Amino acid sequence: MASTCRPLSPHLRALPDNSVVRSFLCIPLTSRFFAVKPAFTSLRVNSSSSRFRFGRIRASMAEIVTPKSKGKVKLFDTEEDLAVSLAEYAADLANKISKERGSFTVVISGGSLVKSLRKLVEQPYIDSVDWSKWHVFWVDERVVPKDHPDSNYLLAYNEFLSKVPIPAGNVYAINDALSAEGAADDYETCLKHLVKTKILDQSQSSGFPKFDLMLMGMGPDGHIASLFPGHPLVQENKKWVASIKDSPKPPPERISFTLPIINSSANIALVATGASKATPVYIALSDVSNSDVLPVQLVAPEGELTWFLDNGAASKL
Ligand SMILES: O=C(O)[C@H](O)[C@@H](O)[C@H](O)[C@H](O)COP(=O)(O)O
Repeated sequence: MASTCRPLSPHLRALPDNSVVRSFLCIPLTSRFFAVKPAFTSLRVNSSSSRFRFGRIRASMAEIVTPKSKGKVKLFDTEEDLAVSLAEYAADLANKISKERGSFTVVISGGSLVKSLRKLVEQPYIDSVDWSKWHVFWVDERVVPKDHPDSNYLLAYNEFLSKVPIPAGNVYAINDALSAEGAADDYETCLKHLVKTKILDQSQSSGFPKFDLMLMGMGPDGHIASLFPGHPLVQENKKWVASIKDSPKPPPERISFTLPIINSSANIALVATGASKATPVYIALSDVSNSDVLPVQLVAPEGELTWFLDNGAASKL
C-alpha cells in the first residue's frame, strides 16, 4: 500500500445513556469586554440562547463578531458549556456537509481539545450524526507508537473514536513504524490519494487540501498544531505535512500540518480553555502589535474561523 495513514484497530461502540443537559449560565458583560470593544466591529449576545432573569442577562453563550480576519468568538462561562456548544457546532456542520458531499473530513489536534469533544459521543449526537461519513485526521501527531501515552491517536481513541461508529478505514493515523520525515511524507502521500479520489476537497485558490473542519487547540505560548513561535516550520509553504525533531513541547519528534494547509480549511474551530491561554487569546484577538507574531495569529482560513473560549481563556479580553 503506497500510503500508510492506515485503518486502525476496530472501534468499540459504547453508548453512554446520559443525555446532554444544557445549562444557562450568566455571562457578565462587564467592562473587560467593552474595554476591548474598539477592536471588534460589534458585540452581541446570541439572542436564541439568552435568558433574562432577576434583571441580569443569563446566557449560555456570548458572541463577539470581529473583523473577518479574526473570526467569530464564542464565549462561555464554563468549559462544560463550551463542550456542549462545540458538539452542536461540529454535529451541525458534519450533518450539513455529509449531505452535500457524501463525506465529512475533520481534523483534530491533541491536548485538551480532545476532552472538550466529549459531548459529541453523547445523545443526541451519538444517534443523530451519520458517523459513516466521517473521515478523521490529525493536525499534528507525536512520532511515538500508537499505544504510547504521548500518542495523539491514543488520546483520541480513548476519549472519542472508541465511542462512535466511525469506520476504522476512515481514521487516518500516522505510520508509527517510520521516522518523523518518513511519517510526514507518508501522511502527505495519503492526503494526495484522498484528494485524487475526491474524499478530500481541494482549494481552488491554494491547491492545498481543503478540510471541512479543523478542531484545534492552542498552547499557552500561542502555538497551533506543532507550529511553535519562532520555529522555521511556521514559514513552510510548500509541504502539506512536515516533520519537526526539536519541538519545545515534548515529545520532540512530531509531524504537523503546515500553515497553508491549515489556512485552506473550510472551517476552523480554535478552542482555548483556562487562564494559561489568556495571553495568546488576547494577543490574537486584540489589536496589540507584537514584533514576534505568534503562530495562532497566522490562522486565517479561506472559510470560517470560530473561537470557542471559556472564562479563563477570555479573562484578558
Ligand atoms: O500534540 C500536541 O501537542 C497538540 O496537538 C497541540 O498542538 C495542542 O493542541 C496544543 O499544544 C494545546 O494543547 P493543550 O490544549 O493541552 O494546552
